[in-house]
Amino acid sequence: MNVTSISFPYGEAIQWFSPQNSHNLPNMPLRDWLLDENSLTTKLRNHCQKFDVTVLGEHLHAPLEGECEQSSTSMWIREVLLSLDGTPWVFARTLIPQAILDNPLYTFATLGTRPLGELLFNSNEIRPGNIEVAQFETCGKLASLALSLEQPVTDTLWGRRRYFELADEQIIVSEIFLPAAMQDIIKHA
Ligand SMILES: C=C(O[C@@H]1C=C(C(=O)O)C=C[C@H]1O)C(=O)O
Repeated sequence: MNVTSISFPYGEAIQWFSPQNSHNLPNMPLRDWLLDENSLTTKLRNHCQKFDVTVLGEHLHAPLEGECEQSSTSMWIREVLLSLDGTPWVFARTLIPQAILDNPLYTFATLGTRPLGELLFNSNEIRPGNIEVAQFETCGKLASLALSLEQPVTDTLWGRRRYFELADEQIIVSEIFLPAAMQDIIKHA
């Protein structure tokens, strides 16, 4: 996989909505992938022989406009690709407040290629919040990233976003299903 971290961060501003208020959710099984309350890592692992995390970049960075309430302060931005049997399926972008990063009880800053979900879903202190979804067109950095993965974006993409509460801080995790994932999920509908 020929991916460069020169363009990090790849994330784009996305308009998320609550699935409860939406009548235009996709059909199953894509809807199940979007709304599964459990760890996406676990679901992906169960869908392949070999699961990999490729870190595109991790750095203190200002969030995107409107991405979170503290958009003026830097947060730890982690962007990864989650691959199934060598094929990138998910682009994930996570925002971690500095206060959590500095907490010696957690190793978010040194995760490397360990999936974030192994931390988020294995701590009684971390509470997963509600899931939001988005269907969007991209012609920006995300589209360029997909093209560099030999997955040209020819249709809208679907993604989900979730807040994870820790003490009085929030970790924001967004996951975008890349074209290869969409094709496979829809093929097996
Ligand atoms: C939040 C989870 O962790 C996954 C792994 C991520 C990572 O390693 O950066 C980011 C988002 C998720 O797809 C999960 O497994 O649900």
